[in-house]
Amino acid sequence: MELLILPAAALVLLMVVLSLFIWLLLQPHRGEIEKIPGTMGWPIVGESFSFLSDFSSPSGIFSFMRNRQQRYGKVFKTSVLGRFTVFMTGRDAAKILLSGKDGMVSLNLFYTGKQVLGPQSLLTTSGEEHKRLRRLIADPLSVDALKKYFQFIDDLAIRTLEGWTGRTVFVLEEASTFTLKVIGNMIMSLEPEGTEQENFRANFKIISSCFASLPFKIPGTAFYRGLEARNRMYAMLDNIISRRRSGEDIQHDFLQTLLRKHSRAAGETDEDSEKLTDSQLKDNILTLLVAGHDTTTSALTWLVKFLGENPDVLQKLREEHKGIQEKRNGGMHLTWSEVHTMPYTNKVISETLRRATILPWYSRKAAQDFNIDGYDIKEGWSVNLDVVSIHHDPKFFPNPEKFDPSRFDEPLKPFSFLGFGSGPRMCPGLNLAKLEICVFIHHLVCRYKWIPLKNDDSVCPTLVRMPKSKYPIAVEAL
Ligand code: HEM
Repeated sequence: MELLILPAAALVLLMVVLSLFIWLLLQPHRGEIEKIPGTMGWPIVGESFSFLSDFSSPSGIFSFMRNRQQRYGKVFKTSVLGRFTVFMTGRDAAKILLSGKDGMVSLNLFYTGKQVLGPQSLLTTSGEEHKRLRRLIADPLSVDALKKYFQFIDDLAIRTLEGWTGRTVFVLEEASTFTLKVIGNMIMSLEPEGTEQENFRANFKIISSCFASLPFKIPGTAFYRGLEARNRMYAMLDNIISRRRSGEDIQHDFLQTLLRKHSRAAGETDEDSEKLTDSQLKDNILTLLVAGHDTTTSALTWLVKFLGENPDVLQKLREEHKGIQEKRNGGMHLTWSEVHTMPYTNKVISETLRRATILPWYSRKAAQDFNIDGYDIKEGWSVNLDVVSIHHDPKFFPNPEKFDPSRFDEPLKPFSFLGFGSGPRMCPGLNLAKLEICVFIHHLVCRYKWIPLKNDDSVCPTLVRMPKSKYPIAVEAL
């Protein structure tokens, strides 16, 4: 999801148009806006420049938030990237925004994201329709249902790592290839190599990088290319779906499960059925790919980085995995039951998600007027939960910059840790993400050692936080 590679002139033009539009839109609420502390920055550009420069610094968006929270408190207004928005932080705000009680908020996606994911995506629907879609995809993503993909993930992790030996690798690139192959196989049994995989990967990359592009549907723009890639991806899915329906190709994957559950009886129409239509199916397959790929890639990369920087944690983690290996009767393959005996690994994953805060804020739109910390928020306003500050609150995480998995020894206070979110929009892919990471880390720490080749803490200016250096390492067998 590249955010910033935008032609400067077009960006300025868009900001002017958006600012005028927002200015007109906000006129009826001038009074309420005035009462929210903070500044709207410069005319047109607002506070975009300091937001963008902080965004790609090592501490990321945290310094932007901390500066303003020190000046204005937990709730403040700003105008960034052509959007008037209210940032808020703290457990109370998290509870209100994430539990979405009484339909108080809905998800706030960029226009381009909405167009690319489609009108039936989990991310573009809300209320009852959103609940229904969640129910329908929950089963195939449950721990039990994931068991059938375990062997593939295990084999792929072993093969990927064997290719690392004696080489310099960019962890981010390798993690990206690994997670895309896993999700492609899980959803539609894509083979990890070959033309179909390559086309899938190429289209996915174009889609994923057009998310925050300018919303111009003109040939040559990133948005236009993204929509074209989406059409190619949907054509590929149509082809697979028709092969499955004709019985020419039967698999045991996510798509097959949904096709079986949602096939229509003769004469049953879309209107009188509770079942998923083909466009709902395709929009949500694309949604899972988009929501699951960059996040898991980033988590795996940060985890390897944090292990490299914290030898004591690496040693303890290695002991857990060597212990599992020793109890096994030979062979390098993990077993399904062993994956559920990794308590320390789970704490390392949680601490990685806390420390890196891969999605730095969760974006919502007020669906009705409400009050938070004494401030009136009006229907239609963009409200963002600053999660980085919640994850770095010294009251709940003393010495917050330290990477310390033992913080998760005891249960935490509700809404103090939000690595996978909370409430009705909580991540439905968390079991898959954890499975991929546990398997990969098992083989990595049992069989390899590595040294980092670059001491660069800067972060990509993308919606999902990733190390800019892609984290190059030199790898050797243990
Ligand atoms: C370590 C990896 C992952 C992290 C850190 C992560 C994190 C999150 C978070 C924080 C949210 C909620 C955002 C909000 O409230 O605004 C979310 C939602 C979501 N995630 Fe994940 N995720 C990960 C992996 C995955 C995977 C593997 C999948 C799919 C297979 C996935 C699919 C989704 C979807 C579809 C949503 C939207 C849910 C909805 O709106 O109802 N995620 N994720």
